[in-house]
Amino acid sequence: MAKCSNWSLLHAKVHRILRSRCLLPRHQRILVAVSGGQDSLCLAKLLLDLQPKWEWHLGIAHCNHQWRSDAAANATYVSQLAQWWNIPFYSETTDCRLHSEAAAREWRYQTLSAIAQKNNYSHIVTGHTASDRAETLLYNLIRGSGADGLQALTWHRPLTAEIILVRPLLEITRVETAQFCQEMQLQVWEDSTNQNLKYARNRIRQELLPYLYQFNPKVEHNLAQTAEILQAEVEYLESEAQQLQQNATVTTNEATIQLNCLVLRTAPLALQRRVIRRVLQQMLQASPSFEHIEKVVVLIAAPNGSQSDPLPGGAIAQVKNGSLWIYTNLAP
Ligand SMILES: Nc1ncnc2c1ncn2[C@@H]1O[C@H](COP(=O)(O)OP(=O)(O)OP(=O)(O)O)[C@@H](O)[C@H]1O
Repeated sequence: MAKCSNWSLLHAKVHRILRSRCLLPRHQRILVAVSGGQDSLCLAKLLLDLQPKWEWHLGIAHCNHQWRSDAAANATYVSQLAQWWNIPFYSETTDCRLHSEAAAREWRYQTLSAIAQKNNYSHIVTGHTASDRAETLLYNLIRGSGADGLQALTWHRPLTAEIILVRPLLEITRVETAQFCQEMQLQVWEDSTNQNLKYARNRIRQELLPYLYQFNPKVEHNLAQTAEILQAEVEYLESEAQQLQQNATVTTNEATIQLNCLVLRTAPLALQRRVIRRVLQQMLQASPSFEHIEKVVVLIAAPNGSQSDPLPGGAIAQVKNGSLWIYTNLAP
């Protein structure tokens, strides 16, 4: 493999990942989301160094959540880096108070998408790492998630019809990004909120993972690998569930669905649950709980005349003439 002489092992590793996974095609316009922390700085510098090989058009975007007293200085620091690297820079500052991490994240992705759309970027990249993946898996496991939540951070997902979010560092750990920034003499902007133990994420990072490390020093790597394995399994199960749903659907409209119980009964429980979850999600326009799904799944094998307790929004599931019917409150 021909490469520039100043490439490190990490450059080679990320180059290999980008190539084997076809994450960021040549000549694309790529917007790098840079907070100023070690992961996104590492990402921006890696892409900058790989840029001559891939001929991308890079831009840097920073979102100012106005959460910390040093937020404006942080934004200025990122803009100076972009200027130093001769890359177009975009930044936005929120004009309303963001009360939670979830609200901040939502605003950030909306803002990044708007910047990308306006400036014709096809891809947005973030510095999520294998360490983030391990933490997200633990966080979702504790909150009570199925395999879908445990796959924790995918390599890519569409943000809009034209813009794809890509996470090229999912096989790189936080230790590696810190080491890289040090080697490249990149000054990292420390986020003081990362130390605040009132956030569950920070406690997982600073207390739970170091504790688990005593059981297995490879815990972070193993959890990230589990997420990777689950990702492929979830993809497979979802495509099977989609097929089963199609085969089982007799009639459907926005208020009612009729599913053939005989067809559903031939499928394994894992697929029955997925089909019912998909149907309830579509009909109720909300995520059904495990209990709601189970209430409907038991009806697949139940005799004619059986009926569920009311589901969210007053919806009802019922068995009639060998079919499972689900009615929303829109049904006549
Ligand atoms: N203020 C910001 N401006 C631009 N990009 C940001 C900002 N904050 C985070 N990012 C991007 O998001 C990545 C992940 O950051 P962080 O782990 O803090 O976010 P998060 O809230 O956990 O996000 P997610 O829910 O998407 O995992 C960073 O590596 C960076 O690419």
